[in-house]
Amino acid sequence: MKKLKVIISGGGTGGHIFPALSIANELKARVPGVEILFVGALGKMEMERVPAAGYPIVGLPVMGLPRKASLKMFRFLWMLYQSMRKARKVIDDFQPDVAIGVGGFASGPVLKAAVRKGVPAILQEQNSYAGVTNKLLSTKVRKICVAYPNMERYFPAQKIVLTGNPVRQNLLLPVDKAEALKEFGLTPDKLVVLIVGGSLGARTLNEAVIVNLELIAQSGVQVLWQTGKIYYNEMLERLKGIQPENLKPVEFLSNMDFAYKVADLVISRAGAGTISELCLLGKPSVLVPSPNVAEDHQTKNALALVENDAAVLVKDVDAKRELFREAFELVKDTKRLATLSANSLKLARPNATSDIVNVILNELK
Ligand SMILES: CC(=O)N[C@H]1[C@@H](OP(=O)(O)OP(=O)(O)OC[C@H]2O[C@@H](n3ccc(=O)[nH]c3=O)[C@H](O)[C@@H]2O)O[C@H](CO)[C@@H](O)[C@@H]1O
Repeated sequence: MKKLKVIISGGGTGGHIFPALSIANELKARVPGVEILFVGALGKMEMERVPAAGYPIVGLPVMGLPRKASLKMFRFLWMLYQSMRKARKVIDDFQPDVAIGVGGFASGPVLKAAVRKGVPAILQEQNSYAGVTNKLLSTKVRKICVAYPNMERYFPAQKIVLTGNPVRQNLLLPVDKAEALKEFGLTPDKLVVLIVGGSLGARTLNEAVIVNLELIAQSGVQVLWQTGKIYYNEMLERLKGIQPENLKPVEFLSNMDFAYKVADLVISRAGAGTISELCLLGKPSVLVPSPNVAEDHQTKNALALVENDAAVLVKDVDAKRELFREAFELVKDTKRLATLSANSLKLARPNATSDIVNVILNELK
């Protein structure tokens, strides 16, 4: 029998890469011998993370659309032309049976090339809003798997399937809490607040930590703080000589299952992937949506929880002043934590990955 060949394209941040890997793993588990090729953007996070997860990846030379008209526009158009050519070559050489776009730089050229060759294409949109590339592609693809209702605002209604976002399967495996606490140098006798600024770290959350060191030191709570790779050294520098003992900075959490396990409360940006994880695990959270994303979509992501009493929202502008006061009060209120946890579990879509793979396989029948 002919082997199934699948191209998965996109990336840029963890928010696109991790769902892509979940889809790949589920396909591998369900379709013996499936051949999966990733296509990402050269220099972006996927070029490391995808091979580390055991899949081959081809990189396209792409850059984001410049926000203002400038000379950068010529460079952008040239790169786009180059990546369109390379995408067409990848499709010709690999001959996929289906192409899946998960959003991010490489998705556009690859899905466009696939559709031109008559390859069925499917999109997975993680957010409650659709970016330009996905809107343009939506008329050409067969199906669009989404995680939020009302996406007819952006996509043809008959193509939309509400599946939820794929979440890495390993997050659901049992974790030994004592081992996890030890891993981060935390003790079992104190509550833990976890701070995550999305896959890249968040400047606002980091600044909020720095201006609240005294409050943190006096809180009686342990704080596990993901700074993000690019901010890590700067943060260590600023902590020199004044780092409270109960504050544990880390660059990146490669074991989120451990981090979620130890956390009594999570302070986080409101990226779609993180939100899906918080719901799946029923983790109470204080969300600080990033104001630097298109159409303020993180606020919309966060409101999906807040409106169901499943999380608390603190605005980016208020973070330095309010975030830790609010979080330390909340983490000690076990009744409120239980309510937030129960309500977030109700919003989880634990079958998202297998539902998406069903959509993919159905298109091949
Ligand atoms: C600034 C920006 O453009 N953010 C977007 C990006 O977010 P971003 O890439 O931050 O993505 P998400 O919040 O969706 O997902 C982050 C993922 O990284 C993992 N993680 C995070 C930190 C860490 O130390 N270790 C780790 O493994 C989380 O568990 C999660 O699986 O894509 C999301 C999904 O399209 C969007 O909703 C966000 O608005």
